[in-house]
Amino acid sequence: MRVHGEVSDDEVAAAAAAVAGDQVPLSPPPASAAQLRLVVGYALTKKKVKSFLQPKLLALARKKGIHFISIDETLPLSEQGPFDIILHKLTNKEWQQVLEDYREEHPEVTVLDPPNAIQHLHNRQSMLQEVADLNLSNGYGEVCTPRQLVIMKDPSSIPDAVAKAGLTLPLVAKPLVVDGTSKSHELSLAYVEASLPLLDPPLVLQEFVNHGGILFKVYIVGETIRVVRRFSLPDVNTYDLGNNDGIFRFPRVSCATNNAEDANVDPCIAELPPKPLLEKLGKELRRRLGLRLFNIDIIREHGRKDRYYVIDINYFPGYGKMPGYEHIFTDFLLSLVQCKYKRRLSGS
Ligand SMILES: O=P(O)(O)O[C@H]1[C@H](O)[C@@H](OP(=O)(O)O)[C@H](OP(=O)(O)O)[C@@H](OP(=O)(O)O)[C@H]1O
Ligand SMILES: Nc1ncnc2c1ncn2[C@@H]1O[C@H](COP(=O)(O)OP(=O)(O)O)[C@@H](O)[C@H]1O
Ligand SMILES: [Mg+2]
Ligand SMILES: [Mg+2]
Repeated sequence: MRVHGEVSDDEVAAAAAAVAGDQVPLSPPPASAAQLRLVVGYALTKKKVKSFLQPKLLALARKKGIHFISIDETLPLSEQGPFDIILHKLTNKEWQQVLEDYREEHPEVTVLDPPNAIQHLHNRQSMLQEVADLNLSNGYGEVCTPRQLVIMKDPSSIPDAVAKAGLTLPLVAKPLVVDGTSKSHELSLAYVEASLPLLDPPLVLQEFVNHGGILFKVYIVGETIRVVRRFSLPDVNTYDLGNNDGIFRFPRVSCATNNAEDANVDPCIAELPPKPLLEKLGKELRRRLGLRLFNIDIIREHGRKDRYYVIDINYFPGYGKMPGYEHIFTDFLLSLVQCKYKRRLSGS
């Protein structure tokens, strides 16, 4: 962090060192946002830059002294910046290695988030493991994951594998790996056993859970949580099961254009999950996954007021569609600097 304005050179050096981790005496942090300059380097896809770095975010950030700078992946990271924070969502292996090396060389820079932690979310089996291990159940409800099975190859073996695992149809088939391509979001629904060999491994087969056609997108930004409603797949009934013998392929059903915030839906279905339950879930997953920027797709079993299923977790999701994201995000970035400063003061 570099500081300018009406502060002395000594204060500048001490505040900068406090964030950079240098061993010099500390002065108080910069008194006002006008004196602060926080440099955030970003390495994001073009699509993400467009959806995330909206003018309203950039304008508010600038007012608060936060500057976003594009990282050039073709140049060494150490020759760019210097950065206080790096935001990134690129999936290639080379980039992950570059960042890991950079983290070792520059522990003073906050990398959001560590590539090895993000890696857990690139596989639809490992992404839900922490939720399953958590066994969250309290007075506000129960959070589980749908029963699921991984199929690596040989589609003809699927009916047997499904029977052995005791999974109940219909099943949602999801590509095992989530790598940012649209193919990894091509999901399908299989209603009958005979259709299973038509699927294309490697995939995860997950029991479909009736949930009244509404999904909750729970956004996590550090300690802040926001929830929005999106439309989802409708419930499957016994008639559907007897009258669909193929594979029903479906596109991104719960994308931003399927906003259900103001929809006229049965209040029992639309009611948001209890805040304390989401707070506990968010806090535990933040710790267990080692991530600060992600979202959780949750559905509530239709007819079971307090049973929730986590079906998907996404790293650095579409924050641009989260109401008030510019305030939440800028406050979060500033809080990271405050945390570092406090840690230096307390010597921990
Ligand atoms: O896997 P699901 O549950 O679909 O979550 C997706 C991904 O996070 C997308 O990001 P990415 O493409 O980087 O994976 C994001 O798009 P953006 O790139 O627009 O942020 C979508 O935002 P919505 O369009 O708000 O749903 C979000 O819903
Ligand atoms: N187990 C399930 N039961 C019911 N609906 C599901 C289930 N899994 C996924 N869906 C539906 O499919 C959509 C996409 O699935 P998801 O796992 O979130 O994949 P993606 O990463 O492509 O968003 C969800 O938003 C939801 O509408
Ligand atoms: Mg999803
Ligand atoms: Mg996803």
